Amino acid sequence: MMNSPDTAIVIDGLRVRRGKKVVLDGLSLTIPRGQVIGLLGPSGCGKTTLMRSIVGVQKIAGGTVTVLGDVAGSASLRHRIGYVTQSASVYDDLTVRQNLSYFRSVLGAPKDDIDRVIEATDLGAHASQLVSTLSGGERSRVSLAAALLGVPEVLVLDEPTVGLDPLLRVDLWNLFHRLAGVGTSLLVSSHVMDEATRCDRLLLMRDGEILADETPAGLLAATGALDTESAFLALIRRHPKHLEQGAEQ
Ligand SMILES: Nc1ncnc2c1ncn2[C@@H]1O[C@H](COP(=O)(O)OP(=O)(O)OP(=O)(O)O)[C@@H](O)[C@H]1O
Repeated sequence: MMNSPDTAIVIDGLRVRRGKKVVLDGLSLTIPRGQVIGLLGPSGCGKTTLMRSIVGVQKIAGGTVTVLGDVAGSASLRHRIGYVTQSASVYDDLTVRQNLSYFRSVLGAPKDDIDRVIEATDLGAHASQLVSTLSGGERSRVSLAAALLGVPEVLVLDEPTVGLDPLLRVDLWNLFHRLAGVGTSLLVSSHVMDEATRCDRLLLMRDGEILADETPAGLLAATGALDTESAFLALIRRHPKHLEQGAEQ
């Protein structure tokens, strides 16, 4: 529960209800600084809900979420945390540079930040292109570029590699590690298990629960599995929650 300088995010007993469903029911975890943390789990397990809670845009029913020592959603965190949602959140009728220029002025980030984030996301050749004419992968890189403005200390990225070709995916993972190398803490969700090996640590989630919080190598060692997908299945077999629930009902 302690907030040490090595800790980016501390979650304690987080409970979230969405509609009638309790999506998270007492979830606790700690996310270290300066690492790429993968959040993996099947569709609907609660990854986006957890990310929304960290960013401070999710109404929570209980527990605490502390980011960089402050309560999630605090005004003081606005410039310290970047969030990229699953759907690109940039303006179609503006060029790449115009979009970034708009978000830069909203954030009050330095002017030369625009060139830095264009370069980091390899969008130089598209800077003057209207977003409406970009490919899906280019468009999601514009969202990522916008999230990098102002050099946030924490980056929360919801499935940033969906729909990207393998080369681009490798580029993005390299970028994530470069950012972590200069101290940024990244939480990256994916339901593609083979991306797990690219993370420094993994959070494996199922039905709103964290089944494992491990390094990729530690996870394989703990389960005796040869790949992350098999490790995940082995963990599910050890946590037969659906059977217990069925028995209660
Ligand atoms: N407004 C809502 N009302 C009712 N249920 C909801 C609502 N929003 C989300 N849920 C449910 O909450 C659960 C968790 O959703 P969440 O979006 O966090 O999952 P996810 O792990 O991010 O899934 P995906 O990988 O498909 O994006 C899902 O079962 C979803 O159907």
